[in-house]
Amino acid sequence: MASNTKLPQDNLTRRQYKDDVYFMSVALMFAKKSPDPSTQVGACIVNEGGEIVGVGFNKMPDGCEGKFPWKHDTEDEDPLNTKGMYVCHAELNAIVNKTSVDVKGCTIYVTLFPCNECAKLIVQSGIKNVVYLSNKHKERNGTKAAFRILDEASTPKNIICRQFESKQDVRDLLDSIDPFAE
Ligand SMILES: Nc1ccn([C@H]2C[C@H](O)[C@@H](COP(=O)(O)O)O2)c(=O)n1
Repeated sequence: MASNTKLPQDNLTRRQYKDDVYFMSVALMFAKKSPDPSTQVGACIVNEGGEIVGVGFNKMPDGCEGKFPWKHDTEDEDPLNTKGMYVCHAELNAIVNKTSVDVKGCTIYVTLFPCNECAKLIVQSGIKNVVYLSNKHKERNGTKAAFRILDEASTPKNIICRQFESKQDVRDLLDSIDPFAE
């Protein structure tokens, strides 16, 4: 990826670092709402003022819950019998669910590296920063295409895409939450 798109973790200010931990934790919490039996993804969009303006998780289209299969494309040779044809990705839902006029200049925190379709949405919506946790599908063509889209768009649109590297801080933050505290 072009050098101006890779922001090394140690280049973050302390405020940015704490925000990363907090907002990736929010994305992880929303991933827990996903009904996908194999991969739960969450996304959290934050504006330049540090306010959350969109959240989402991967799910079937509204009103279609239980109507389409959660089978993976390796489980059925007919694509129409697999989830890929129907599921709404977390990033799509976070953008659609936006509470602001637009998401231009925002940062999207997503628990899994975007696919090519989500990369298109991210670029076209004006999101400037992509912070992702896992890249477990990096060998897929959709992920490779997403990487190319974000890389090619990065220079003219100043998009920065970086991996979140503070997993232990997320665990510490979530462990520090005591629902029984008065
Ligand atoms: N950036 C992404 C990538 C994938 N998803 C969703 C789409 C599916 O529900 C699931 C991937 O399923 P798998 O192939 O791992 O069984 O994750 C998303 O929301 N955002």
